[in-house]
Amino acid sequence: MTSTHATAPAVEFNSASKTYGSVRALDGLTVRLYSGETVALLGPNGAGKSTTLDLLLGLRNPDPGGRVRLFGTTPRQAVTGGRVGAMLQSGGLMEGVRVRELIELACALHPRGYATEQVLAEAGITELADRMVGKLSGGQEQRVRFALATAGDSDLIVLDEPTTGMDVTARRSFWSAMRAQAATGRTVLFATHYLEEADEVADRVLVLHRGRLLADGSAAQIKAMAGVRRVGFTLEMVPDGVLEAQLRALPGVTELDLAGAAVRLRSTDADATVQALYALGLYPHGLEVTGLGLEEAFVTLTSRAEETGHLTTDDKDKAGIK
Ligand SMILES: Nc1ncnc2c1ncn2[C@@H]1O[C@H](COP(=O)(O)OP(=O)(O)OP(=O)(O)O)[C@@H](O)[C@H]1O
Repeated sequence: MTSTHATAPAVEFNSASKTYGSVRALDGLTVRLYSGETVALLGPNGAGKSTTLDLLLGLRNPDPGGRVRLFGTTPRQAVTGGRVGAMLQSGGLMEGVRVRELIELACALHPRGYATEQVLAEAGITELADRMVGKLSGGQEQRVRFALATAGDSDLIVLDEPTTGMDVTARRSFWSAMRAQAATGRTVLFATHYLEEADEVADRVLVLHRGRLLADGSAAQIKAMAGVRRVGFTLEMVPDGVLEAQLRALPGVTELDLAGAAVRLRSTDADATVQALYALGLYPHGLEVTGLGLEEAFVTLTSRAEETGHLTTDDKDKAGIK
């Protein structure tokens, strides 16, 4: 995906670090994003997501020795040239105006601004156009922020926790508006704590942990990196006494949940677990082996990194990541 692009990457971080006093918020981030990619930025609290976005938008500078470029220029040049639309968590909206007036202003200020009605419609907020900004609910405010980020023909859209405060319906319609933006070939980068959104929407997932890039791949690759599978089955004729200890001792088993004859476990080697089960003369019914969801994979990877300080080559091999 990355080697065939002739033009400058939409986003390029080169050994970018950011230190606040004794806190290293970002630690040598090197990554490139390309046109048309929809990229989710994940990480536990304090991992460096907002710092990454601040550097990307030129709101802060990286420490000496690191570099951030957007479309081959400085972030400031890209932002003032109208190539970037951003929706940040912080910063109040102008309160004493109507939504339409606020969007009109954003369209007028953008070097390649769209028509106000089009922006309202595409962000799905036409019905909010005559409302006072100061009277909007949290979720409605978020949708107005999105409209501001898409007020002009930007090549890169940056969204920090875009769906915080939105209900299920608003989130759904938000992502459908966002997908429409991505379908026009824009690069979309969003930070989120909702992993199911990353799984559904992003074609690339970056996992930050303590300011470092822990994983970079598709959601499927990140799940494979966790290397753990869920195994579920029921047992007939459960022998007395020793069963739980026997199940725990099966190769690969990391967690076990036994409810009567129903067994659920997690294994780092599901094939070996199941074979050993048969070898013990325990015959599973309704056997199901499934991969982890992105959320579980994320928790597994970040806690593993917490324990070891990094991921092993083996983790990356499992996912086919270089
Ligand atoms: N202006 C600042 N001054 C001092 N420390 C800061 C500053 N901004 C961020 N930090 C610290 O840098 C680290 C990374 O913070 P950052 O906000 O980038 O993380 P995050 O991944 O966005 O977290 P969250 O998910 O909680 O929003 C944290 O330890 C944070 O306390």
